[in-house]
Amino acid sequence: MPAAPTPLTETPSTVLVVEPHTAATASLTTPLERHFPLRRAASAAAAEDMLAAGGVQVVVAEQRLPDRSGLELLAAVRERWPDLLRVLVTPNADVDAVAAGIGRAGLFQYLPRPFHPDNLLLTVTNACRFSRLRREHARVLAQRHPGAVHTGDLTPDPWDRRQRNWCLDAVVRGPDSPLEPICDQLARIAPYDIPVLLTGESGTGKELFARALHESSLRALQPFVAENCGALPDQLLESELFGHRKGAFTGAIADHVGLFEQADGGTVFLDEIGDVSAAFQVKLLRVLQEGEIRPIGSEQRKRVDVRVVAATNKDLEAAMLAGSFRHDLYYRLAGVTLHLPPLRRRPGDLGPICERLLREAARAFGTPLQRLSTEALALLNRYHWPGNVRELRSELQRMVVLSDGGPELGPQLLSARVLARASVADALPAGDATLKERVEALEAGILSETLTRCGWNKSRAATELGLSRVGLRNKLARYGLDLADGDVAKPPVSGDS
Ligand SMILES: Nc1ncnc2c1ncn2[C@@H]1O[C@H](COP(=O)(O)OP(=O)(O)OP(=O)(O)O)[C@@H](O)[C@H]1O
Repeated sequence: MPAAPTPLTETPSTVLVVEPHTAATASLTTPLERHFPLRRAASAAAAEDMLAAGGVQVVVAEQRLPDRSGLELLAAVRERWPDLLRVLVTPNADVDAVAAGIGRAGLFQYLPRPFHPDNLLLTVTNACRFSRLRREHARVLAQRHPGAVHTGDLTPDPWDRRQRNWCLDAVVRGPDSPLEPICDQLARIAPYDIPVLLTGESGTGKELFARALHESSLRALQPFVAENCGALPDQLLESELFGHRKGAFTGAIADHVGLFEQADGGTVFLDEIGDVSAAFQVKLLRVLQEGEIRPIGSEQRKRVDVRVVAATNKDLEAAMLAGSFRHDLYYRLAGVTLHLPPLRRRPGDLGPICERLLREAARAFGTPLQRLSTEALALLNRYHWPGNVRELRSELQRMVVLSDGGPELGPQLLSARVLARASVADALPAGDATLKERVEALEAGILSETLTRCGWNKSRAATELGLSRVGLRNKLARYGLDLADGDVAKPPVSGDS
């Protein structure tokens, strides 16, 4: 039997106990009345009247009530007052019947009789704690994003699909996107201080997800700091993360506060974690195990309270097997692992992401908002996006700055790299394509590839291909690859915001 919990000492939650006057079994109020402000109702109707008056945070109901079942009452409570936490007490004989309706009532917990009084106290104490945590979470989010309507809920309730976490709006995705279940999972784990490992190719949005996780958590008002661990030699990385004292090494001309200390109370995002040396893995493991840092050159340890989110585009499990990544560190970092699929595996996301990126580009360049033509979008869809969304942003920025400012961005603005690959993709065995279609696709691929190699100099390309200039131009027009005469593909606009 669990030890009786320490009841909350902060502003206590008010608990409504709903049980018939004639309850033959031990009253639910006895274990609770010394610890919580209680209200009592003897029927479902009386309970609803009392809840309408407000001031209650937790409802504990008996299943057998004179006018309705406890489960029906709690389902109705969920509809009218979704924020209240609901606990149902059932006679053991009713458990099977009740189980089917638990989802509808969105219960925090149900307790079959007989139970130990401490179990009831523990359940209600946890419900009150949860209620307070949820109010605190809503307050933090409202402070962080004034004006936004937050309908998120921390209740781990797999039946409730109506809740939406708007911190994830930054993650653009199409309907039925493979990112959707990942967003669901992220919203669920955000309030708990479990370490998260994000995996996926470069540019798939690992840092974006790490920020959304931070924003959705109770740490949202505290700092989020990010470090690219693969970019620095060990000593510099150690100093960046844990700090150093003046004189600790050549060049340490002043004390430096490390990112773990700067992020105290918040989140540290360790990018490219798969690239850190074996020696640094040991140092990081110690910090994570002990929850303390020791700046280089200091004798003193400092306790820090951070949530660690790590990311990698490497296969860490393979690295563990190969002995290049420590098992114990991996398990410290990968409390929950979220894998972000590459953009080429999410064709439904491409259109919505392009729209968002074009809006961003119009804002950044002060140009009118433009959209992609159907053909341009189709060609973008055929490209394999090794650099994922980062590369897509660069491609679209390039199209915007090369365009004449008209409302539509056509395929002639696509970079040679995208066009070449998109056409070659057509040439790949396509299941039910006819021989003629596949030969044409191959021809388009060869044209693109030659033009790319010749820097889109059509005279040179025509000579190389043994075609006249007119013949080449006709073929390009046929495949939608025609740029204006003499046009030479410019290098892509690089960079990322
Ligand atoms: N689903 C998305 N919706 C909107 N923007 C996105 C999405 N995915 C990625 N991005 C944008 O693409 C860029 C690259 O994303 P991010 O830096 O998060 O990727 P990453 O996986 O951390 O990359 P790396 O491994 O190279 O560090 C960012 O500007 C990010 O905002």
